[in-house]
Amino acid sequence: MAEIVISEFMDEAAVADLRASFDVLYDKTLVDRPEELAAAAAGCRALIVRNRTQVRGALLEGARLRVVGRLGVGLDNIDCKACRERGIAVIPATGANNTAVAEYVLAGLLMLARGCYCGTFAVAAGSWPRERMVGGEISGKVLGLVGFGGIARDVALRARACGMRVMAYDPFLPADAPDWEKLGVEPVMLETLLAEADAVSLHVPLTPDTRQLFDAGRLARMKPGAVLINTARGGIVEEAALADALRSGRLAGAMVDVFEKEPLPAGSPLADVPNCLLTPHIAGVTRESNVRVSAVVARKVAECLRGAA
Ligand SMILES: O=C(O)C(=O)COP(=O)(O)O
Repeated sequence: MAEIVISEFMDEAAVADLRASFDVLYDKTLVDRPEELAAAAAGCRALIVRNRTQVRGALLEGARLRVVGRLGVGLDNIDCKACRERGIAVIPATGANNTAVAEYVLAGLLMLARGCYCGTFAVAAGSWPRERMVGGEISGKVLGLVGFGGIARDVALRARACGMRVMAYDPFLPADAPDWEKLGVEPVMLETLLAEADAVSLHVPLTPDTRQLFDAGRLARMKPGAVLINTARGGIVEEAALADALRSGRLAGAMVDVFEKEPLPAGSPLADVPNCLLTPHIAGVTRESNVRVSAVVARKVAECLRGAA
């Protein structure tokens, strides 16, 4: 029986490293077969997952797990309280996908401002819509970051380099913390951010406090013509209200990587909103970040198993 079960995709080199010392079951389709996954997990000592595997309930009951390795940073798919109670360590890949998300957000800011990057079909079809494709610049505009952890700081660095003014709301970070000044970011209340930001990017985990943080009311208090980028978690934004705000033109655009339900169910209100760019929960995953995330989780899970042996 495998000591380590990996239920979603992981960099092959990191899997090979683990195989050199442990009996590993690596099947990236296991996430879609919960009963088989539960059976495999029941006998293993380490489980390695991405965001889709639900580590809770039956999967934890009866398991003799020592450690859950998380190939990412969001922990909303893991019952961390149950893990704590059972003495199971939870190891996220903190910091290892920051660059991937920060570059995605920067691209989103530029694409939403400029629009013309989506002109390929029109131009290939022979039209020449120059006036319609006159967009805006991000230089001189205000970026509002909701949450000011590691990823948001990497976004701020890039946005500042592009000439943006950056403000952030983070109730957990004191206003005299050195990073505000170091990165040239203004600490603000959420209402100030909503009123002043031309672009808002979300960088908070999904918790009971952040669920539906961007509901119809808060979306309505965003600056008219602002854009929203969500690489955090779908449950933070009320999707139907976002679709309404985009259709009415109250918000100028959105780029959404994460959804309340993934994959996007048929009939989602966001499915056919013209000024809304959709991507499949990929902001944090590049070839490079996958290597980093996988290596750090493999190393820490191995250390944990050796320590517990
Ligand atoms: O780091 C995170 O929380 C992410 O959502 C990244 O995606 P992943 O689950 O690692 O494929």
